[in-house]
Amino acid sequence: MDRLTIIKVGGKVVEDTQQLNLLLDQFNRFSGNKILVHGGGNTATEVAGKLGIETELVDGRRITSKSMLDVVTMVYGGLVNKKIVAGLQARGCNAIGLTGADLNLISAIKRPAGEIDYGFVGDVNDVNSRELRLMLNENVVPVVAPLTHDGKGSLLNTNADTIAAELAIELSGHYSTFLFYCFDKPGVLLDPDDDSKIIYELQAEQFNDYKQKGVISTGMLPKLDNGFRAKRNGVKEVLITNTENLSSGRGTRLV
Ligand SMILES: Nc1ncnc2c1ncn2[C@@H]1O[C@H](COP(=O)(O)OP(=O)(O)O)[C@@H](O)[C@H]1O
Ligand SMILES: CC(=O)N[C@@H](CCC(=O)OP(=O)(O)O)C(=O)O
Repeated sequence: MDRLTIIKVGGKVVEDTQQLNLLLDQFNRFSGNKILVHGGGNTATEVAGKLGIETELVDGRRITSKSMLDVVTMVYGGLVNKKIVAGLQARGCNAIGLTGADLNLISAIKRPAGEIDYGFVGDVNDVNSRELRLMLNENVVPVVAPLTHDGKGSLLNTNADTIAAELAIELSGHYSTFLFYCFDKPGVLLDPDDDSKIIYELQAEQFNDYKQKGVISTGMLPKLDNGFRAKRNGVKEVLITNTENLSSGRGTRLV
């Protein structure tokens, strides 16, 4: 099987010009089949704030009202996605920016309101890998925004960590798939305020233990929930790291 590299880059990296340039340089150096999935949560929060729309996150997932859905559509599908595509084109990488609605790439079901009503948040229903494979075969590099659609005309907001895992799981039937979560810290840390305390290998049982103790929290929860699900479902390797260590493979490996 050919190798496929999927890199998910978080909001804090894409919002910092220097970090973004470094990331795009690194990403451009990966040879072979590759896909970039991006977040942009902080920019969405900032833009929403300017429009007087309050942000509420539960375990790293955004409660998405109709007006917040409009904001994330503009920010993720527009500003962030196109900035990345232009940056890759400038490096000679033939990128195409996509949401889940484009080419019916990722359809989702609006999460039913339970204890928490997340609003216009989508749980992935289906990934259309055929179109992705056609693009990869033509050396086109998909850049995927964290937006899905319900097939009835509505976009839905889906966590970018989830999008990356869903693409990786679906494509692992066709490629030997490596999934990298690239964020602002060098890995999963024993103390989120101390970058030297990297957990180099993490097992699912340890994750549950750290979660209960509060060592792992907030935005790290969707990353690890999704990372372990990918690992259980055919993805060859899942690494959590930062831009500086992307090419060296240093960081937290899920085992
Ligand atoms: N044990 C941990 N190790 C590293 N980061 C952690 C940990 N627990 C919580 N975090 C927090 O999770 C954040 C990453 O989540 P998030 O900001 O959603 O990432 P992304 O930029 O990929 O969207 C880190 O910046 C950190 O504040
Ligand atoms: C449902 C949900 O939580 N969606 C995320 C999508 C963006 C994202 O995941 O961005 P980061 O990777 O920068 O956190 C949100 O709106 O924050």
